[in-house]
Amino acid sequence: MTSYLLRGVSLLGAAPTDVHIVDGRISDRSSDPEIIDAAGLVALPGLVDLHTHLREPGREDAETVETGSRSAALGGYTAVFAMANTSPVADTAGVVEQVWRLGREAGLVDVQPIGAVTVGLAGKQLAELGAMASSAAGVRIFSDDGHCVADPRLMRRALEYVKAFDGIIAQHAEEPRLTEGAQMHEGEVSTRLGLTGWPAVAEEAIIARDVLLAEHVGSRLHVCHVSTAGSVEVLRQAKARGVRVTAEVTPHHLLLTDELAASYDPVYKVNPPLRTASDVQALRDALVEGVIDIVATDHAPHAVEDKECEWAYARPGMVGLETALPVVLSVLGERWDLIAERMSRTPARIAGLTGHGTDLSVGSPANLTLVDPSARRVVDPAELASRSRNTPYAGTTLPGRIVATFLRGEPTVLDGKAVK
Ligand SMILES: NC(=O)N[C@@H](CC(=O)O)C(=O)O
Ligand SMILES: [Zn+2]
Ligand SMILES: [Zn+2]
Repeated sequence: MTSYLLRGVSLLGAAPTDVHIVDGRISDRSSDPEIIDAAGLVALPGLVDLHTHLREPGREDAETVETGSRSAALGGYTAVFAMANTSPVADTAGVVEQVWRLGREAGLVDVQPIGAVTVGLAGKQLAELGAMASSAAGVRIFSDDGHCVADPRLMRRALEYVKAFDGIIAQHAEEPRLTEGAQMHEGEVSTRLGLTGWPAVAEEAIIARDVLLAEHVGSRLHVCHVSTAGSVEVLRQAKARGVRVTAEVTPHHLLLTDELAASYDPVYKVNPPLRTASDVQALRDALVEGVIDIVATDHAPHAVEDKECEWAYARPGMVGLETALPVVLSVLGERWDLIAERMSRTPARIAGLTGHGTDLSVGSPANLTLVDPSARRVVDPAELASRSRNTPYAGTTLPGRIVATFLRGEPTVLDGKAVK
């Protein structure tokens, strides 16, 4: 294995120092290393994404495990959790092992499959959670993301089932009866545009129900893509009572608002929908405070024909892996320790993922990323490594450039380019 010397790197914004990487770990010395000029660069622990859609198997035209892994590495990630809404659905040991193996073969980030809660995401019958947990993929997080586990009895049983192995149910909180036909956030803008609304209460009602179920069962709940100020209040109260609940917010819900729907450009169509400016402010405050634990991308690549069509027919979702850190930097500023906490350490801890989200101290696994905070870049969809182009930031200038990423001491990105 090649050794590396990161010369003049700043660990989480601290004074410049030299960091050595030897045999996959951070070291205080090395012999004959490859020297990387890291002056002006900030080192963060490799980012961990608890919510990624990789689309393989089934929609390899939109993304594959390999292209999604490359996109992740370029975004500074060293581990991603792949959602189960593939085709076939990741609801058996066979499918989660396939995704896990494809991730290993790509070798760009650690790909950890999330298992479906219900067979075929149909919300009728529990999937083989135990078989997925004991498979080679070692699944600990289960989610029907894309769909809500709406049946409270099934949700309760799922929470009970995963408690045995300290698993987590990650809920896509959307009361389906309240969002029938919904196209965007229900509010002033939807009224003006004449589009059917997705009311905030459809999310908040499910979160309120699920924190009560998790409390009753004593089990772990994770709330996907929290998008409203009301959801933050429900979470705040549940956490104050000691409920074992964690929550994520996406970069786009931290930056964008429902006003963008006025363009009728489906690139802004996403679930849950973009909300109002006051929701955005509440989400930012909750993230700083810790009521929302982490940032997760909900990277949702879609083929051109599923996005470049009429708003009503477009699939919801945005790509996000390559812009997540720049967006968070623009929202939080250079609060490196907070960024490391919300994008690396806490997601790794929630998932029980060892070797990621660790301190950048001697002896730690060399999973890290180097960022140039002074760079500003205009997002060009054509330059994305993702197979899909549905970024809402085309033409937007964002701060920060991911210069290098290391996975267990081997570079996956150097000079801002993927190494394979
Ligand atoms: N976020 C989205 O709008 N879409 C996701 C599903 C989801 O995260 O709910 C997708 O799979 O495309
Ligand atoms: Zn979802
Ligand atoms: Zn999702």
